[in-house]
Amino acid sequence: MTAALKITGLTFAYPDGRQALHGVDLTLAPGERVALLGPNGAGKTTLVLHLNGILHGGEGRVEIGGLTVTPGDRKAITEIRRRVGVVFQDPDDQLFMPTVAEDVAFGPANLGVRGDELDNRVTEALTAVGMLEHRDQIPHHLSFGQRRRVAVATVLAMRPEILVLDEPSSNLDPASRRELAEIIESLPVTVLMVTHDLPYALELCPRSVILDAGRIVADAPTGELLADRDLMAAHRLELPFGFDPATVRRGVA
Ligand SMILES: Nc1ncnc2c1ncn2[C@@H]1O[C@H](COP(=O)(O)OP(=O)(O)OP(=O)(O)O)[C@@H](O)[C@H]1O
Repeated sequence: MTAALKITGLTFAYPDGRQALHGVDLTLAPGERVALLGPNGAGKTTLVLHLNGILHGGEGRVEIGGLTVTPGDRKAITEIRRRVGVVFQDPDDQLFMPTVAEDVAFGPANLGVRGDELDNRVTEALTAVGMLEHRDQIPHHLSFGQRRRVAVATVLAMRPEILVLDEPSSNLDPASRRELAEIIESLPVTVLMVTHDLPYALELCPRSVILDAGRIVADAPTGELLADRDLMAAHRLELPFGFDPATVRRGVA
């Protein structure tokens, strides 16, 4: 089976010489949900920005569904950006049109989707995130949690194969956090979730990877990783006070 994502030997230094990734290997099977954990400055964002070719120029290779991310090849990059949907931490980075529906239509319209097909995509994506009734509203009049859902919809409308979520639970109240978890679980896509919210990783991602100082230092079932206190402490990962991964059932965290 072709991997949804295959990263091989990815090494990258910023122009100022800071080495952010050192030979990262990571493979995700189609439909897997994997959490990318790690302390501040570990290289998580740097890794994510390689998945759709925003950052490049180092060594190694990134393949999405068997297609290599080749920054110089416009056609390949357009297809890669259709396949990889990145939801950034701040929804306001992704919402800039006068209405919710126009924001969601923006990406597919750019790919040449028109008419009924475009309307269907907008309806489908807004329904998936429970925001259809807000389609004619001004995005900036929505709450933060609603804006995050719309940001997810803008990416879903592209019908991505991989959804990359950067800190999806940040700034959400408990109900919005749970509702977003239900939405993510219901999506038939491969998910890579960057998060510092370890209970959320446990709830949503059967597998987690720890990145530290640009290297993958652990890759295992999330429950096992979170229960390994020495490993967690070594990589500055702290569970909330009183949280015991061994006693938490999925969906109850
Ligand atoms: N534009 C840049 N120029 C130079 N160095 C950078 C740049 N962006 C990030 N870095 C450095 O690269 C390393 C990895 O940073 P990155 O943002 O990928 O980490 P992160 O794991 O996403 O951290 P956080 O959890 O704080 O978001 C850090 O040492 C950071 O200082």
